[in-house]
Amino acid sequence: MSVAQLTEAEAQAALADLPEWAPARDGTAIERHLKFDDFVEAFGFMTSIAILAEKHDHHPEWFNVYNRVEITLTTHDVPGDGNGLSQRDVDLAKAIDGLV
Ligand SMILES: C[C@H](O)[C@H](O)[C@H]1CNC2=NC(N)=NC(=O)C2=N1
Repeated sequence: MSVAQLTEAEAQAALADLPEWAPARDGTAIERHLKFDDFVEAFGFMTSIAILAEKHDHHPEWFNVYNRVEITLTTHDVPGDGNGLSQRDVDLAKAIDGLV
């Protein structure tokens, strides 16, 4: 099912409320980079996100090396061919922030 893409103004307002997140991919995504003490901490965090993602029915793109986790949130269910930023990304970002 298709999900509304945020307008540029909505995206800016949402980002102002998410200081740990930066716009990415021409405004169609947001990303946050985190560093942990070690791999176990990083992977534990990713496991918690996996549970959140299932609850939200919204899933991150991410990159992990040892203690580093880079998360990209974007929505592929927006109208049209590409990806875009939606309220689902904002909600998942806030939920992820709540874990740290
Ligand atoms: C069918 C299911 O609801 C959708 O495919 C969900 C699943 N997880 C998702 N995750 C992300 N990042 N974007 C989506 O559009 C999306 N859609």
